[in-house]
Amino acid sequence: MGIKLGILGLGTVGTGTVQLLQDNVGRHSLLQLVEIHRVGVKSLDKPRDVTLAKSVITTDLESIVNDPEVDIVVELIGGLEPARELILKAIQNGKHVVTANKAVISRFGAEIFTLANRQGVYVMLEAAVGGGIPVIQPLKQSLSVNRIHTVTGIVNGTTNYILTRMQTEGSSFDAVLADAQKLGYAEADPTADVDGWDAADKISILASLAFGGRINREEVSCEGIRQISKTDITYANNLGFVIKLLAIAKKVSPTDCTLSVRVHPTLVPKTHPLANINGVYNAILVEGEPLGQVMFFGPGAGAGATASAVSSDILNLVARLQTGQISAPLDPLLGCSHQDYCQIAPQSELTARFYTRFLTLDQPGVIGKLGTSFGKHGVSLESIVQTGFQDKLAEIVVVTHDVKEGDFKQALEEIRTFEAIDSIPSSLRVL
Ligand SMILES: NC(=O)C1=CN([C@@H]2O[C@H](COP(=O)(O)OP(=O)(O)OC[C@H]3O[C@@H](n4cnc5c(N)ncnc54)[C@H](OP(=O)(O)O)[C@@H]3O)[C@@H](O)[C@H]2O)C=CC1
Ligand SMILES: N[C@@H](CC=O)C(=O)O
Ligand code: NA
Repeated sequence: MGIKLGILGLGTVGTGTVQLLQDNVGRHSLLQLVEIHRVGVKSLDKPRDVTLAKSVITTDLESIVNDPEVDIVVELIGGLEPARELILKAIQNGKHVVTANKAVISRFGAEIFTLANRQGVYVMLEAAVGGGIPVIQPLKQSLSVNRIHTVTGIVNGTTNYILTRMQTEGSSFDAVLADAQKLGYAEADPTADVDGWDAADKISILASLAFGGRINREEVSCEGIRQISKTDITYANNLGFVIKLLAIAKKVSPTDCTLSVRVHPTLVPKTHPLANINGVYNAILVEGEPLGQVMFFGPGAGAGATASAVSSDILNLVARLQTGQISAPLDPLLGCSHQDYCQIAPQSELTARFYTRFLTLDQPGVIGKLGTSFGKHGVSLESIVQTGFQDKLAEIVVVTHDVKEGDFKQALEEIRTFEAIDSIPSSLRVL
């Protein structure tokens, strides 16, 4: 029995997936059952890196999700609409879905999985987080016997590639972003990468699986890497850190199920396991009881790596379809059946260490004033040093101990009003 796929999208990931499925020798033998029945694209005239019969390709994506012959719809067009609507129609029509679309799943997961559970179909999403790294299935299965307390990840390949090259080659942000786009790592609109939204989508999905509840994507706080300058990378390096865009989901306290879920550039100690994850590589560090720490590492974006994850989901479904193991109720280790929302703590209540760089007039007493203001707001400092001059302005770098974010922000607001303060070019958290 052949299993018929309707693939929506033939861009970076769609092309990689078709290539993998067409070149199936030496891979799992069940892949030989897969038939690429229909492929949906936007433009029929675009040159393609794969050969498919003309009759297979169409611009009518609705006809694919409505095609009674299609068993599995593989959504690889990205974006919110029409991806959401097509996924819902496919489910409504009783088709299983494989998607790489973290933007849709993190925002519309409740709607999608509620319908999928009602229709008795699976929605698989291994490619949506960490590209080729198997992390969704391990969280659903092997790790789910643990009480997880923290998930910390480098989950965006584009920004890790940019930060790595800025760090190692001193390259400019714009030039490296253009390279990441050429390599097929970046989203169609790279703002989603650079401003941290893509990482926020991914940590919402990981948090939901790790902590067993739905996550309201709107409550995930998110800062991107636009403000990161070569100056900060150099100072961080001198202080023993590298700068990484981290996505973090953690229990606020061991006794409370409230979570902190956020994305921000972070100074990571060079000795930390995540400090050496470079280029397009991603890593996800999961900490729980009784397991301790486990880290998943691998290529986080790109055609081949992501196709591997997409095809592993297809394989999982093919195995079940072929052995007749798909019928309601769904296997709880393969489906998603969370009902309740996790409580997310407000950012101001959380504690963190901060690195902050000030440009000030070169006057006596400035460091004293900064120290007094921080002290007044209960912000304890680990170090405060004048590091040099930029033009005629003195540059002062402060590193705090763990402080309440709200208190730290209030201190910064006060300091900003001081006459001697020219600007605060950067303020970053320290892991
Ligand atoms: N690139 C990567 O490394 C990774 C991407 N992902 C996710 O995979 C998904 C696909 O990404 P990627 O392959 O990079 O995207 P691309 O932009 O390279 O490809 C998108 C494909 O979808 C088609 N398409 C888009 N909109 C429509 C529409 N409205 N109607 C018909 N066809 C449409 C395009 O058609 P046409 O070719 O005719 O323009 C194109 O073939 C996204 O959700 C992304 O977040 C996940 C992990 C890694
Ligand atoms: N744009 C994303 C692609 C994979 O999800 C990234 O850079 O990580
Ligand atoms: Na993955």
